[in-house]
Amino acid sequence: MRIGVLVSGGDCPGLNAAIRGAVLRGVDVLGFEMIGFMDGWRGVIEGEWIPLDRAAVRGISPLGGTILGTSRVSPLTPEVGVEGIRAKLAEYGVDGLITIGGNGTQTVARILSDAGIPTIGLPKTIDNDLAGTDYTFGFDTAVSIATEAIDRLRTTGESHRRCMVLEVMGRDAGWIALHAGMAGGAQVILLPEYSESLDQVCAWVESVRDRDRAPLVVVAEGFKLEGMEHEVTRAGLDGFGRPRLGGIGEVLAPLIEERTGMESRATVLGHVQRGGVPTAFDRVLATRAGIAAADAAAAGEWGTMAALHGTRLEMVPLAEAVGRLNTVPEDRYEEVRRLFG
Ligand SMILES: Nc1ncnc2c1ncn2[C@@H]1O[C@H](COP(=O)(O)OP(=O)(O)O)[C@@H](O)[C@H]1O
Ligand SMILES: O=P(O)(O)OC[C@H]1O[C@](O)(COP(=O)(O)O)[C@@H](O)[C@@H]1O
Ligand SMILES: [Mg+2]
Repeated sequence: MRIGVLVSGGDCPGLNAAIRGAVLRGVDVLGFEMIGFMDGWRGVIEGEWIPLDRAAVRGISPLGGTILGTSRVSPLTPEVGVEGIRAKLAEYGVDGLITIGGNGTQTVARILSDAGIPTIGLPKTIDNDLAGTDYTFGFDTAVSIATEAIDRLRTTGESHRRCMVLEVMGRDAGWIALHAGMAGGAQVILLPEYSESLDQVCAWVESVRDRDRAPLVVVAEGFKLEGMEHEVTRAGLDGFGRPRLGGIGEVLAPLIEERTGMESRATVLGHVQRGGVPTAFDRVLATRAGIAAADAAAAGEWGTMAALHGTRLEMVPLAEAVGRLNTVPEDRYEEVRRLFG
């Protein structure tokens, strides 16, 4: 059986470990021939791939990024579409696809699978916004990096008695902000899922200041203050034509300073939280997800995605994974919100 692998959407730490897990299991144990398409769907459309065997994946688990590259190129365009992909895969002799990606990628995987193209999903994203699985690899590393940033901002913030605002990623789901904020003991954590008023944010900041501490505010890029119609965006669109989010930290800090009189500074963590060496947790999760995806291909379990349930890797229907977003539930927000200020 000839299996194609691709990565689509934003990169994240652990992608190489996942590719290695799928290839070692697929080629050495299950007897597949495997190829890796370059830069996601671009490689499928333009016929650019590399052979994937034991030598191709040697020593790559600790490496960030992806040896296959990634992109936000969509195959579902009028020029290509489902039939175009079907024809390309037939041309390359590919019997099945393993698509490594987040909610967007698995949405495409589901459409292809529903159209009869044998596809298996392998979930990744730092945002942890994919349903059907407890965690995606990449998330743990991003949280560790954001937590270290909070620890560092604290010492400089305390020295100057400033309010420090840290902006982290999270387009629709605030998991990185929630977990890093909790780990770092942030006094305010602002998520895309739950608006707050500027009055409330400033009241929390003032209560921290009144205790003689320097407030630390963590804000996810997708957060909106009450009354804001849209998220704060940067110039330009992403590869899929969506507005690029980012900048809420730089909006908030001056507003806090103006209202509270407390000197404030904003830091945007940005792509630092997607780069570099994956944590051991992410390497293990990614490797196991890769193995599970290869096993599912061998078993003909097309249309499913490798999911973490507790400590077990199980296959779930792609429909379950993309039917909704995994956002922060109200009880998880309330749990920390009671401690703000
Ligand atoms: N509903 C959709 N229809 C067509 N293509 C889509 C759709 N959703 C996502 N895609 C394609 O899949 C890519 C990956 O999705 P994206 O959200 O960018 O990353 P991720 O897979 O990490 O969530 C998008 O950039 C786009 O090209
Ligand atoms: O600047 P880029 O690479 O387009 O990506 C920014 C987006 O990608 C992410 O890091 C990850 O999102 P995906 O998992 O959907 O690719 C988001 O948190 C962020 O909004
Ligand atoms: Mg996404």
